[in-house]
Amino acid sequence: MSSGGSSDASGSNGRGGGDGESGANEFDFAAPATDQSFENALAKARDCARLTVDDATELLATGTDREGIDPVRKEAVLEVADRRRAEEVGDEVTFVANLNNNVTTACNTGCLFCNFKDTAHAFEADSDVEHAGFTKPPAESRAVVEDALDMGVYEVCSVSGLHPAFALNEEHHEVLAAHDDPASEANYKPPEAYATDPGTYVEQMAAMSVGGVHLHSMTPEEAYHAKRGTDWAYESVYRELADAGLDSAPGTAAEILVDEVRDVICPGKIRTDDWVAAMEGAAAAGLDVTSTMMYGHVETVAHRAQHLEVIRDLQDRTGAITEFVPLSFIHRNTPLYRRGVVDSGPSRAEDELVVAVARLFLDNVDHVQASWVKSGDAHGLKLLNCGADDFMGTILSEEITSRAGGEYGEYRSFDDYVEMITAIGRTPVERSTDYRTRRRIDPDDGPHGPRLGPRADGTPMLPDGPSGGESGADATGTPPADADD
Ligand SMILES: C[S@@+](CC[C@H](N)C(=O)[O-])C[C@H]1O[C@@H](n2cnc3c(N)ncnc32)[C@H](O)[C@@H]1O
Ligand SMILES: Nc1c(NC[C@H](O)[C@H](O)[C@H](O)CO)[nH]c(=O)[nH]c1=O
Ligand SMILES: N[C@@H](Cc1ccc(O)cc1)C(=O)O
Ligand code: SF4
Repeated sequence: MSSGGSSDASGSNGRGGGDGESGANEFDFAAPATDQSFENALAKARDCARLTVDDATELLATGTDREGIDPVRKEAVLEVADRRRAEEVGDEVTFVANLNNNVTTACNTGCLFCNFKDTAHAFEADSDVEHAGFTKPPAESRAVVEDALDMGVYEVCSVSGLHPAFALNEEHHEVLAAHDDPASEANYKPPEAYATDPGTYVEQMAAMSVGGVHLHSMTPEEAYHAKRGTDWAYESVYRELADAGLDSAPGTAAEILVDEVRDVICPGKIRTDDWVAAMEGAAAAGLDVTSTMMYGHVETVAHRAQHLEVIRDLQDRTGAITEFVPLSFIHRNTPLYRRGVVDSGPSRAEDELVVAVARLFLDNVDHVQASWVKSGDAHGLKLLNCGADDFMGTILSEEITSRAGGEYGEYRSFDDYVEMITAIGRTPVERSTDYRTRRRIDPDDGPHGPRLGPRADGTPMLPDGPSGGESGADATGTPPADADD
C-alpha cells in the first residue's frame, strides 16, 4: 500500500506495477500527505470527535509522515477502536443463520477484481463454450430456500451476475426488446436465447420470499440492471421488488466509491453517484441496506477514507444502513492479479486498520462485520478485537470468494460460532438480519442451533455435517475429500 513496506504490511497500494495487458497500477504512489497529523487524528478519535477524511487517512496509514505501517501506532488505533466498540455495542458478537443463494453467474460487466462471473455468451442455447457457471430458474431458487428453512435458516442472501436476459418484469422485457439493437444498446438478449431462463427479478424475489424468510438481495448494480434502458426511479424499482418479497438490499457493488478507482477496476459498473442514488432509492422504498468496501487492490488509503465519507454521508441522510462490511480483496484468480496490476490482496495489518477506522469514522453505523469467508477463523476473531462486533452468518454456500481463490470454506455451524466467540471472552448472540431481534446464547447449553427462524427449534443446522472449518465444506456440508472429520 501507499504506506506499505513493513513486514506487517506487505501492502495493497504500491504493489503491482506488473507488465500485464492492462498496465501498472496507476495509484502506485506514496501515501498522500494530509493537513492532519497522526497524533491529532488519534486524539480526536479518543475524544469521540467526528473524524475528517484527512483524519481517517492518517489513521489508516498510521501517519502519512512515514513509510509503511508503524506497528506501535497501529496498536494504538486498534485499541481506541476496540474501546469504542465496547462502549457503543458492548461485548456481544452477533451472527445470523443465513444461506447464500446466488441465481446466476452469467455477467458481461467485466469487473477486473471478480472471478465469480462467467461470460454470458457461454450460457446461450447454441453455445458450445464450456463453463462452470449456473443459472437457477425461480422454482429452483425456491427449492433451495425451502430446504434451508427446514434447517432453521431465516435469511437468504442472493447476489447474482447481470444476466442479459434478466429484466425487472414483463413490461421491462418489452421495453428492452424494443431497442433497435438490444444487445449492444441495453445489454439485453431475450430468455429464449439462453439454455436456462432466469425468469424476471420480480419472479426470483417472489420465489425466494417463502415461509417467512428474510430476503436480502438486489445490490445497486443489480437494481441498475433491473431498470436499464428506462427512466424508472430506483425507488419505484425497489418498491416493486419489495412488493414481491424483498426485505433489504446488500450494499455490495460499492468496491471503492471513488470514480478514478472504479475506472480502473470496474469500468463497466455504475459510478459512485448512481450507487448512492440506488441506495437512497432502496431506503426511500422502506428497505434496510448494508454497506461494504472492497479494498486492498489498486486504491490508496486516501481513497478508502473518501469511501468511508460517502457511506457516512449516506447514513446521515437515510439512517437505513444496518452494518458496514469490509471486504478484503481476494486476489488469486482475478484478472487484476493475472494481468499483473496487483501482486497481492491487503495485508492483515491493513484489514485490522480498515475495521478499526470504520468503527471510528462511521459514528452513525452501529455494526461492523468481520468475515471468516475472507479472513478465516483466527484472523476473523482478531478483527473482532479491532472494532468489529458481527461475525457474519452460516451462509452454507459461498461462490464469490471461493471462485476468487479464497480458502476458508462455506459454512460455520452455531457450535463453531459459540466456541470461537466464547474463546475470545465475548458473548455469542444470534441476530436477525436487521439486528433488532437478538438471542444471547448460553455456551453451556449445547449443542447449538438457530432459534429465530420460522422453522427453527434450536436443532443444529447440519446434525451430521462437518464444521465449516478452515479447510472448508461445500454447500451441502459435504467435507472436502481430504477433511478429517
Ligand atoms: C460478485 S458481485 C455479485 C452481485 C452483482 N453482480 C454486483 O456486482 O453487485 C458482489 C460483490 O462481491 C465482491 N467481490 C467480488 N469479487 C471479489 C474478490 N475477488 N474479493 C473480494 N470481494 C469480491 C464485490 O464487492 C462485489 O460487489
Ligand atoms: N462478509 C460476507 C458476507 N456477509 C453477509 C452477511 O452474512 C449477511 O448476509 C448480512 O450481514 C446481512 O445480515 N457474506 C458473504 O457471502 N461473504 C462475505 O464475505
Ligand atoms: N456476498 C458478498 C458479501 C456481502 C453480502 C451481503 C451483504 O449485505 C454484505 C456483504 C461477498 O461475498 O463478497
Ligand atoms: S462484480 Fe458483479 S457486475 Fe462485476 S463482473 Fe462480478 S458479477 Fe458481474
